[in-house]
Amino acid sequence: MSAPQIVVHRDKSLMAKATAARLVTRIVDAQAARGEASVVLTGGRNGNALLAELAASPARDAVDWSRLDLWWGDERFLPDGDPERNVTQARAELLDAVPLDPRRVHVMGASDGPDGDDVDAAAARYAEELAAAAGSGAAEHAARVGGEKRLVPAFDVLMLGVGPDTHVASLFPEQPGVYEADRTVVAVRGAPKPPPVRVSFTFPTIRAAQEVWLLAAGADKADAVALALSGSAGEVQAPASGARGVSRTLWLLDAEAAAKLPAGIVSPVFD
Ligand SMILES: O=C(O)[C@H](O)[C@@H](O)[C@H](O)[C@H](O)COP(=O)(O)O
Repeated sequence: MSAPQIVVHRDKSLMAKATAARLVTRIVDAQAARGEASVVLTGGRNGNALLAELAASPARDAVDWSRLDLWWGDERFLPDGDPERNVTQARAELLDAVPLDPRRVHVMGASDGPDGDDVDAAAARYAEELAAAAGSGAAEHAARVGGEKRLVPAFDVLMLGVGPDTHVASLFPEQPGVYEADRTVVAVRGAPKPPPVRVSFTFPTIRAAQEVWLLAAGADKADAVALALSGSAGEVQAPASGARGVSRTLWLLDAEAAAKLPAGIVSPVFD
């Protein structure tokens, strides 16, 4: 697992633009090396803002969209097309505007999907989809987790928004999901952020990614960022601190979100 690196941007608009540029480069490099790329998207304002910037960027044409697998780290368990679903928002910001292969867009279950309102079955179905994709791809792009029993892709990039309580994906402090060491995807009930019922990656799945990028902007994230990066709380109390990539863990912040970081762990902020 890699140690966190921190990049601080002047404001959240610049952060979204720079992260979109960074993502294009990462996808293009992975496609050049392997012929394809895999990216895990996040819900939340920063995740959506970067997708909007990517849609507006001329550099988006450098990506071979037909050879990109898209996954989600979590999803709100609501009916298909619900405006609160992460996938609905991602489609509106970017996905409907680029020529993706629909078979490579791996949407988490909806509450009116094949499993009905059975969120455990929806989580298990997504775990199967991850295992199938990892099993059919190149062996070096797959990882064994959960005591070596489960297979997941070694995603090129996995992005996570950070909540003001330090949650990532739908892993909330001291809720059952943060303790899960076996399953790759879990059902979440009683989430403190609405809606209460969700589907989420677990830490083992997050930590299978080559690169994990954590996104946080705004003054309301400053305490969470400081807590997660100061080393004073573990992943049960501060889930964002447990999100690490195999080769890189990158915290992408704006100046407001970085404002309470302990002196010495971040270089001076641009002004
Ligand atoms: O379902 C969700 O809401 C997201 O998956 C969640 O984990 C989000 O990324 C963070 O709460 C940060 O959200 P913001 O970027 O909007 O603050």
